[in-house]
Amino acid sequence: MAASVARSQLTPLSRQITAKPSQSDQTPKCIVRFRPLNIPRRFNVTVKASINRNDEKIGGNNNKTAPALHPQSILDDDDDEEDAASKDSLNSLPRPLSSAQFSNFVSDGSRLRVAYQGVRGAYSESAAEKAYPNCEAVPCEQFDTAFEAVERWLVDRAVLPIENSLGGSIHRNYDLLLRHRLHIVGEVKFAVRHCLLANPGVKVEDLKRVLSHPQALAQCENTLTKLGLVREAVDDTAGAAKQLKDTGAVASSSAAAIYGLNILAEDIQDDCDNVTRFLMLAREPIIPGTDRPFKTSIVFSLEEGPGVLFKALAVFALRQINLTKIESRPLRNQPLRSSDDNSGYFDYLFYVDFEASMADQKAQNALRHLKEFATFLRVLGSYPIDTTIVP
Ligand SMILES: O=C(O)C(=O)C[C@]1(C(=O)O)C=C[C@@H](O)C=C1
Repeated sequence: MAASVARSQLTPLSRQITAKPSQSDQTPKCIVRFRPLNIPRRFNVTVKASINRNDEKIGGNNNKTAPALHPQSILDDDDDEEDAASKDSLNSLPRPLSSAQFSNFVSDGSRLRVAYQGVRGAYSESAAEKAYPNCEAVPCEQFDTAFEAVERWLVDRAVLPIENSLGGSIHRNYDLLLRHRLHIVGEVKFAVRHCLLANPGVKVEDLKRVLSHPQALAQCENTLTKLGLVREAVDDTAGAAKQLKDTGAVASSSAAAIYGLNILAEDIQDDCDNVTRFLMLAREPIIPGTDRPFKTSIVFSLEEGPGVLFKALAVFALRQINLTKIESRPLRNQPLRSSDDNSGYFDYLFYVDFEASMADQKAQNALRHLKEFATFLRVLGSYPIDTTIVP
């Protein structure tokens, strides 16, 4: 059955579809074989500089889909021939998946495939590897692409940022959680340490503009203001590093190593406690437990009226359930609800995370209570709390 669903969703060039139990899921998985392979499986990448900080992690991790970087492949700055070779190697890095390429995507299915947004060296890639060690991290152009890739069985999971301790919520992903039918099966917290990167030979004083993901730019507001740099937003931090010319980029030290850039300044985020929380998303929910601390994420909407939100939140307070996050987003398909006096008001969705498992009776009671007056309620997932933060 799963095979026929996928068959109708995919338009392969040549296809052979079989349903077999996946290693990761107990549900059947489609193995689809296509003609062109646009995500190369092994690479030899050469880099020019600044590899020292990450040699071990990048060079030593042969589990990556993307290139293994070898310290001995560091090139001499002035060698043009080697420069060209370096560029060729960078061209062979996996290109992020776009929806248009879905029909060409191929994987041998031997490892758990985890979609993330961005290109190699993005923080999201590291978060995916923290969430699923030894996974095959699959770069995707946009957040939507990652959601779709899971829904279409092209990957097994997605790991996407949802909030950052300095920059706040990643609203796009809140909206996509509702639009798609994926389940939150876990979370990972990742300490984000930004560097200011530039091409070899470029000094801080030479820089006028700096590129990065809007969240990353927001997280480094103070430093960038002090340096008087004009900010330019791009899709992801590593993407900024990859396309650098005469600008600077705010990105990770891994991105510096991958794209042969110099690190001009380290730890430029406004606060050393800069943590991004990522959600682990899957097609199926996990069975909530009570063996360890769990968190549950829900989304609901309410009738208009005095004190309705207060009443909604009271269902948790009454049962001593701690809330860890509340976010409101406009209800997009009916943003304005007209009232009798024609004044009209905005309609909102409320996203709430609370510290309890859905296996816990008091969480079930709280939601039963909330349902009595919520106009809409969906449980997005009940999953173990990540109590570790890795740099
Ligand atoms: O651009 C990246 O490297 C990302 O992984 C994206 C992202 C985000 O969307 O918040 C993730 C972590 C950091 O907070 C900055 C950017």
